[in-house]
Amino acid sequence: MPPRPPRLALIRALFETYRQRYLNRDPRLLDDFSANFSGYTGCGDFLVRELGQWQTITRTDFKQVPEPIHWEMLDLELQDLADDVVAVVAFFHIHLPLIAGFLSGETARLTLIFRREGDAWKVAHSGISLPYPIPTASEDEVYPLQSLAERNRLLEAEVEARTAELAEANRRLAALSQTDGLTGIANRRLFDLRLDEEWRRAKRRHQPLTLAMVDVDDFKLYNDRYGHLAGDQALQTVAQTLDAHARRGGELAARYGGEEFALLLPGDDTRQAQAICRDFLAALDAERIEHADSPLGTLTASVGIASLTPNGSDTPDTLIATADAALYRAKQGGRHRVEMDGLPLNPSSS
Ligand SMILES: Nc1nc2c(ncn2[C@@H]2O[C@H](COP(=O)(O)OP(=O)(O)OP(=O)(O)O)[C@@H](O)[C@H]2O)c(=O)[nH]1
Repeated sequence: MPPRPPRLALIRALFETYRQRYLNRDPRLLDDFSANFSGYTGCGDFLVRELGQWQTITRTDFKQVPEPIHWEMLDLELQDLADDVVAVVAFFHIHLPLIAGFLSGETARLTLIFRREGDAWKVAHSGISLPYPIPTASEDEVYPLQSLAERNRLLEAEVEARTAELAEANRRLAALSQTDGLTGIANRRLFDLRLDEEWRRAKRRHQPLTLAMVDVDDFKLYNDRYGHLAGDQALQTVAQTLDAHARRGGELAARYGGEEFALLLPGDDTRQAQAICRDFLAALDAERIEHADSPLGTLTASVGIASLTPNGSDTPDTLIATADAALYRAKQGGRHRVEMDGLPLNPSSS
């Protein structure tokens, strides 16, 4: 049947009036409805056959969403079904003010069937299909806002839980990336970071920063005699013993590399640092790790201490080099001792 433009233009105008009333929550929405009406709502799974019931549904609709609704028209089609029947089908995005975020991306569909009754065109049927992910509206609803809000709450809780899990995983990863795999104490990476931090803090406060470099004695001989695995275990004991001597805030025991360790002692006075290191050597002696190829018959270590108050030209490397020089002297002096800035401090003489 060829289109009859004037009639279709009229229906189009009637549809537009209906649309505006629906969007603006205008109670005149049902003015042009037929007394012999049928329809179904987007979330109801039943056909309404009475205009009175449809009026109740419309009141619930307006009460549930009193604010204007936004409608983004995608397509509009008129179908001339008979002389006195025209169907209008509209595809659109619907944005409810309360839950715009849920529905913005989906396409809704409204079908209105206009029928001529006497001189007037009336809406004889209305069917709307709404793109809700959960189409279960409770009895007092037209739009399933309660279940959508509940779904949103669950999603938010889920996101929150996932975020917390992720933060915990990141924290564990960060801890792992700063831990030495063999000994479980701080690794070189963390040591470098903390040395840098403490160096800058000491510089700001014009305070000394003390560093002890610790090296296991005759460790090659130990490995050669007892094997690499036993060597690993010995390094673990040395590390734990040293770690137990980093007791105060800011102090850090770290594996510097191989059989060399570092003990960072921020703000320590040198007397205190020497006492801590002597204590460490005594504690390692007490472990009595057999080392038949060492003079004492047990595994020992040597320590070099340096203490610097940072000034303009020094860097953390200066502190490390100074401690290393003291450690070298401890080795040269016979091992199993603490040296500091050229002052030997034998544990046996303290
Ligand atoms: N088992 C084990 N051995 C290691 C590890 N890292 C380094 N070593 C060993 O440590 C030994 C260090 O030897 P040297 O640098 O010659 O020093 P040393 O024998 O301890 O002699 P001094 O330092 O002069 O007392 C080497 O044999 C390395 O293989 C490790 O993770 N596990």
